[in-house]
Amino acid sequence: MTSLLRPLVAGNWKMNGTGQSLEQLAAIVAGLDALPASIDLLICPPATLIERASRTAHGSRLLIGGQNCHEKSDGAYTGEISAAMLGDCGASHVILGHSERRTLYAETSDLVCAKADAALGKGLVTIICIGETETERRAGEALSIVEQQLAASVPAGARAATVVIAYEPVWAIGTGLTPTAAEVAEVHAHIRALLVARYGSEGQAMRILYGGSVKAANARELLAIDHVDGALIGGASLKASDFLAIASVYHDISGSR
Ligand SMILES: O=C(CO)COP(=O)(O)O
Repeated sequence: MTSLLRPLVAGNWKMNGTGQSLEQLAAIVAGLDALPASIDLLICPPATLIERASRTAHGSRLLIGGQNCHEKSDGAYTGEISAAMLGDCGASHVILGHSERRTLYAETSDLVCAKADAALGKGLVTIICIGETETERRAGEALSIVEQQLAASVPAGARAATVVIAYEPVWAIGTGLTPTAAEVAEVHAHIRALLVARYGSEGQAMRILYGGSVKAANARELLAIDHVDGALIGGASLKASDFLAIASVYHDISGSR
């Protein structure tokens, strides 16, 4: 069954941005009225900008999120940020288990799941990232890797309103490479089937984003694929005009899927 869920177009600024970048955020806010009302929009700036970004977005429909949180609620964890702290700064969402964190900071799926529990406990919508490496895809293991990560990273009892899955093939992140439409369709259909098997109607309604080298030039093709319920955008989310151009493809594809 084709999913017709409310799309989420999300930007992950990663470790990019200082106060000056709020000009781009303000330009995104200024461009929201020209976008379809039927989509959700989110920017996840670095933690240092969340509070100012929330103020810039205040009164608009642009949502603000974090890029990570700690699994514990508080304590002696120098340099870390709790879910409650993100919420306190105005974040409504948090990205968890991004492949950069899994690879560079050795985050396991079990840890991602603990972070998701912490975030959900503080009322944050969690975007849980999964995806195979190039070696795994070449070995024909993309579906099984995604299946393992999904099973271990997403908490039992996950609900569609508060959990979003992001499929980000590691080899497509920041490389300009993307899977073919058929490859994206295959993985997203697989994720949907797994979510429905585990969560029933909640799994049917849970959004599955695609991430990895999404640009204005390829957004229409990628976002029109069945069970692609939005995008998680890295580099192209740093410039307001690029981010808005990607989101604007929903003028053409909503209702046609
Ligand atoms: O990692 C990503 C979003 O989380 C994708 O990054 P790029 O869009 O820069 O490939």
